[in-house]
Amino acid sequence: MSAIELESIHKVYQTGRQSVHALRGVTLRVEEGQVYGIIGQSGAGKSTLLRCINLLERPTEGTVTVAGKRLTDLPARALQRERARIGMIFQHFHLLQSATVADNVAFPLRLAGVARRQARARVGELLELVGLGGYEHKYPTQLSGGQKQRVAIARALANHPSVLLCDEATSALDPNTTRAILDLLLDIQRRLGLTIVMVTHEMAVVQRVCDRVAVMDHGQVVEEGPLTEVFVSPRHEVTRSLLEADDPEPDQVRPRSGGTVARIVCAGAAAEGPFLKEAAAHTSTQFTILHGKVDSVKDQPYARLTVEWLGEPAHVQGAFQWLRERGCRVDVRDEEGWRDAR
Ligand SMILES: Nc1ncnc2c1ncn2[C@@H]1O[C@H](COP(=O)(O)OP(=O)(O)OP(=O)(O)O)[C@@H](O)[C@H]1O
Repeated sequence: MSAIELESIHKVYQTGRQSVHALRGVTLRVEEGQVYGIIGQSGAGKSTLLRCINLLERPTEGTVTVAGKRLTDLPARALQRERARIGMIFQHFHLLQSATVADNVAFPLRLAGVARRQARARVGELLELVGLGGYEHKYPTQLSGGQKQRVAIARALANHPSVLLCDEATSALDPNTTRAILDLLLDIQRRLGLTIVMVTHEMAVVQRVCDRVAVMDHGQVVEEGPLTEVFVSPRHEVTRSLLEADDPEPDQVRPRSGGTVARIVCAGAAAEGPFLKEAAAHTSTQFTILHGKVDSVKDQPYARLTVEWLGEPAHVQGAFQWLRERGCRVDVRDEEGWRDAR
């Protein structure tokens, strides 16, 4: 049983005489314990899709099943009960400004009818979990953005959800705080066995934490797959441009010695060790790195490098072939842009 199953979801917003077809037949499965990313340009329908998972937005058509329960078929009371098992956090935290940290976290517990003393103990536990032990009596205005999001996370986890939905949860935070919040989410996910679905427009966020990713464009999922696959071999133009935007190539990246400019992308075992050097040594060629980065996708090494490759044309092709056989993607740049060089 998948944690979340969305089947042929359509959403049409009606505003006056105008209608916006925000989702156009989205079918998606998220497995239990996965961190699942939904990415896409602004207006692609990401937030709408996320809000359809807990029926904050009701789909115009299609079915939503969470933890085996078909939410779109449930009557209001039963739906409310199931919704309490789906936590959600937002870009701007949505905390009650006039309530203390403890009261903010206790809010969903009160709604669920949890006794006061039990709620107090649970709030203490949750604040410890998010690293805010001792902050019970502070007010949101006394907290930094990262601390506010920690309070929102504690509140979202209050009723032991099996699913946590994150809507641009780090978009209002600086890069260091973003990393800290993402690490906290990963830690919580591993400890509690949560399923997390996160919407973001930042590739760096997806890259750090997601296992799988769906790319949206104009209300449809245009690409879906394991993170490393999507990062190494993006199939759709939108995915390619999101990756490009995340790591723009400076204009001055030009061949300096008349060689072939190639982009080499790989992840996992293919990205370990001195693989460029080995490719060159095996083919009696040479290379210069013009631009790029070596880091990781989730826990896997990842490299995306623009190089200039030098040598006899047949030998250069041999080097690219050697890299492909190792599992790298190799694109060559000519006047028209990047193309698969095979
Ligand atoms: N409540 C609403 N009423 C009318 N139209 C809406 C509503 N919410 C979203 N839309 C429209 O639906 C489309 C998808 O919006 P959505 O917010 O889901 O996209 P998104 O990918 O999350 O974009 P962003 O990253 O900018 O938030 C857009 O055209 C948007 O204007």
